[in-house]
Amino acid sequence: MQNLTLTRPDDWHLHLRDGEALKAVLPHTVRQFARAIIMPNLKPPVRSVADAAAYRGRIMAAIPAGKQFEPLMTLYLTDNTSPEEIIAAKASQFVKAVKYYPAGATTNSDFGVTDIRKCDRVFEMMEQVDIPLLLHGEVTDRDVDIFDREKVFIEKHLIPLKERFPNLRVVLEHITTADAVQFVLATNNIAATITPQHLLFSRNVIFQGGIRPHFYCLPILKREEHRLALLQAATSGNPKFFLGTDSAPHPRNSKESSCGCAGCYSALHAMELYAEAFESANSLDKLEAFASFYGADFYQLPRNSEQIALTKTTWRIPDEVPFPESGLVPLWAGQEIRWQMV
Ligand SMILES: NC(=O)N[C@@H](CC(=O)O)C(=O)O
Ligand SMILES: [Zn+2]
Ligand SMILES: [Zn+2]
Repeated sequence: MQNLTLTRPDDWHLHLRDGEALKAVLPHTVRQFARAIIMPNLKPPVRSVADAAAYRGRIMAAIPAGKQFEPLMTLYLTDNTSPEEIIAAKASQFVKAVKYYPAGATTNSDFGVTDIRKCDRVFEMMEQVDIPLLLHGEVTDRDVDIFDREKVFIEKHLIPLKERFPNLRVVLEHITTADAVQFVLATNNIAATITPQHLLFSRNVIFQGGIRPHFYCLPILKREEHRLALLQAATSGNPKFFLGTDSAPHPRNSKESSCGCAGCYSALHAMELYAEAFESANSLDKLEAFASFYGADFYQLPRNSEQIALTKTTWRIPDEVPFPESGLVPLWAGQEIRWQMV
């Protein structure tokens, strides 16, 4: 196969940041995707419908002239989010989901929830008005091994949450383990996003010949057996698994540091990376539904009607793209890959 034509995809998990950073990265997403679920972990986070409206306005203003893109906004859940804010979110039309970060789990999560049960009144309202809950599904206990934090989150928090709110629609974001795949398959009203890095790499890549901070993201890459389980899930044609890049730009100097930030930048070449992963599993025929159908169906939005095309041409991922402070290193910088956006 030399050419691949797909319905224009959407990115169901994306960090755009703000200000000059937003202006630097948004064109990369817009080139490929029609819509994206925009993560609310700004400093300070997007906590109210008013915050989301203002942030949405800044994103719209940064869309390159003549291009179409729809940012789908989310609210950042805190210990103080009120059920009334959920009603307002549903009524807004542009807020599509609410995002849960355990306090301290990841980049800009200091405002996150300290105990998930504190939010039960909010979850009850979310279940009632039917607005999805998006989870950064990791525990933050320092005594839990970093490679087990997703599995322990599922056992300790997610299973009880689904028992309390069986009709709450949940997306377990950026899943990284066979345990998460199993749980999603076995449970009603839950779906999962999968990133390109978790389909392409196991944790070995972080330590190949030295420490490689541009492969460090959260949840951290896992063993090869987990990567294979994710690749199997993504290419299975099951609508519970869909595309979410978790593209998370950080300037080079805050990644290449004695305490480097978590996050991989994939918005530059997301579809090309996913094509590489799907081709490795002989499943390019499954890419369109994963990238363009199942997420829209889960969010109860129409599928896109335009198309994009990829062509089989080897090209080299650039070492860096422009970004405020110190440039931005894309995921797998310097590597040759086989598919290119037309
Ligand atoms: N994935 C990451 O490693 N980082 C994300 C936060 C997140 O999605 O957890 C970021 O905002 O930088
Ligand atoms: Zn996360
Ligand atoms: Zn993320």
